[in-house]
Amino acid sequence: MLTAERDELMRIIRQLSYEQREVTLASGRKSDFYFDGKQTTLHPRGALLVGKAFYAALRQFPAPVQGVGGLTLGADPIATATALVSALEGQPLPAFIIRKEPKGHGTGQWLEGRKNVPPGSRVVIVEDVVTTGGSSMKAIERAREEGLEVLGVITLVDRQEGGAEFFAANDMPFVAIFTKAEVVG
Ligand SMILES: O=P(O)(O)OC[C@H]1O[C@H](OP(=O)(O)OP(=O)(O)O)[C@H](O)[C@@H]1O
Ligand SMILES: O=C(O)c1cc(=O)[nH]c(=O)[nH]1
Repeated sequence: MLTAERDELMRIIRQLSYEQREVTLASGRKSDFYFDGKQTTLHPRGALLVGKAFYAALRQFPAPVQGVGGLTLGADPIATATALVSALEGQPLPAFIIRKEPKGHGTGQWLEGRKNVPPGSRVVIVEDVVTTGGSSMKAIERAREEGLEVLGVITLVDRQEGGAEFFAANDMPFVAIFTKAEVVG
């Protein structure tokens, strides 16, 4: 990914995703700011640049990487964008989605895109935002229960609130495309 593209992606995150307001986070913590990752990952240029950034970051994991996915909903557009860029680059890599609960009818499954990532596939978990790392760990555990080998986690933004330390303590390789400090200081 070019430096100019990385800079453009950072500007999109700053302009569209960063909000200063009182919020309750997934972990139950309170915060006075929030990254609405989907504002960036669903933006046309944002989606393309996210796909390029995550595809490039996959090089930091030992080959072969055979799939990319994560916990719905934040991971969905990221996994799709990464798969699309991988196809454009001639190295096609399937995306998958992990549900927060199993589908209540039909297939009843936890993992969507199953046929493209059979048991034994080596996969990377993607996230839009990591705070504590708890949501990513849920995805990791479910992926393992589905027979996947998890190589690590990539997030678009690391809020630098304990997630990196949590992954280190769990021997889980972790890559942040941006830290909160890089985006907003
Ligand atoms: O590192 P953590 O402390 O777990 O927090 C980060 C998680 O919170 C957000 O998801 P959210 O639960 O808001 O769900 P959504 O993607 O369905 O909107 C975000 O997409 C991460 O998955
Ligand atoms: O911790 C969270 O739940 C969280 C923080 C944030 O900035 N953005 C988000 O989508 N989730």
